[in-house]
Amino acid sequence: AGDAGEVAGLGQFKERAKKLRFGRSRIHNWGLFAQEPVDAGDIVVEYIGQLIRQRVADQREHQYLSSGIGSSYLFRVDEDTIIDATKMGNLARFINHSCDPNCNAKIINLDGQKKIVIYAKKDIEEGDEITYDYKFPLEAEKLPCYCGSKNCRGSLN
Ligand SMILES: Nc1ncnc2c1ncn2[C@@H]1O[C@H](CN(CC[C@H](N)C(=O)O)CC2CN(Cc3cccs3)C2)[C@@H](O)[C@H]1O
Repeated sequence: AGDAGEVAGLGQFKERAKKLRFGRSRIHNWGLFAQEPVDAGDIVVEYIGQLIRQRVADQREHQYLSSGIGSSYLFRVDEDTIIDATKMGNLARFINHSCDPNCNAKIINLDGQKKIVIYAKKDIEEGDEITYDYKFPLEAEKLPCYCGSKNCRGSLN
């Protein structure tokens, strides 16, 4: 049923990805940290996972929620395409949200394949936590945001 989403981004950006490590985050649980400085505009990492359709994502989100995994390894690419990093992903799935992020997530189209690449929007120092704005759709049920930024919006959604 088209469930075997082909893996998005066979990491051809791997050689350009920066040295990263995951560790305890001041924002939430685990986070991703720069192990070397990153210049503004550089690619930090590609968000790798399975490319799936909305219908499959809905089924999986239901499964993950009922098995307590939580559904936020799902990353929306466009109105009908989601990247699911739950079963097959890379360190990018540990990136936390910030209302004053040092990166942004860009959806690029590489020979017909949609990919999500996390770029540095400002110079990043070694040891900084990598963050981007999740841009979650606004919902009634709010998820509190612990990014700690001066301009924190207070919630993720
Ligand atoms: N600024 C923020 N404020 C508050 N909460 C945040 C923020 N920014 C990320 N969040 C949480 O992080 C999830 C996004 N996660 C990023 C990595 C996460 N820190 C981790 O350790 O796994 C991935 C999802 C998959 N889930 C598995 C879980 C592990 C432990 C509890 S649930 C977490 C999000 O859905 C949120 O729940």
